[in-house]
Amino acid sequence: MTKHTFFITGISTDVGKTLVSAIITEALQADYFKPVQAGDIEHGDKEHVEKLISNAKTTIHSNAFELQTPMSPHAAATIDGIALSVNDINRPKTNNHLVVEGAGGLLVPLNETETITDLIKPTDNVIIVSRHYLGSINHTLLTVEALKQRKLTVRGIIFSGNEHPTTEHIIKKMTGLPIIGRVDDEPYVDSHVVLEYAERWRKNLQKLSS
Ligand SMILES: Nc1ncnc2c1ncn2[C@@H]1O[C@H](COP(=O)(O)OP(=O)(O)OP(=O)(O)O)[C@@H](O)[C@H]1O
Ligand SMILES: C[C@H](N)[C@H](N)CCCCCC(=O)O
Ligand SMILES: [Mg+2]
Repeated sequence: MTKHTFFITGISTDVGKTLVSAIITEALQADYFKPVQAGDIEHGDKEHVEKLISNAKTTIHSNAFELQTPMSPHAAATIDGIALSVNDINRPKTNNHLVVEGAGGLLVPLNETETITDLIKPTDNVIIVSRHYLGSINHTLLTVEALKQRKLTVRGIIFSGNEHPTTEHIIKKMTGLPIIGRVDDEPYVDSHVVLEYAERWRKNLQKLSS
């Protein structure tokens, strides 16, 4: 049986979910699963995570859906003539912790009625990646509201980008959520960089999985 599942969502696409997923996967020597990969299917998020981790315990699971076009999954699936549905996405079986990475932000459509939120289970520990850009405070607070409204379990926020004290302060204050860590804007990202962050965050993350 899976130990703990961490669902990594973000305030939008391209905010650093894959990098954060790699760091958490490495910190907990967890398994990794990306249910829906839209575009870049040869060099997708799972291939990226595989390159960034260095422990031997992690299993990188196959994507449930691989879509050819880097667009919203509902549109990418239509282009491919594929019926994409939450019902057809099964979590991989593992005895390890599992890191699940969404696609884009929370309300990204999978089809005409379902969104990424429908992939999140009540038992999942949701972690929000909040990238620093003008507009990110609003996007972060909206993300937290949407999760709370659905009574999902938000365990914390990870900031992505160089330190931004006023933004970080107000998000912490208004959400009351723990800040698990922050990834600086790194000039390059490789397995050594990921391992350094994994070591820095391990204690915080282990508290969530004990
Ligand atoms: N802290 C950072 N330092 C340097 N580069 C970063 C950082 N965070 C993200 N990036 C880069 O920004 C790009 C987008 O990040 P990433 O792929 O992690 O986004 P994502 O949120 O996973 O998007 P998607 O919705 O497609 O899954 C990547 O090229 C990644 O390497
Ligand atoms: C293709 C991209 N990298 C992500 N996988 C999907 C992002 C969808 C965003 C849709 C939207 O919010 O407008
Ligand atoms: Mg990603």
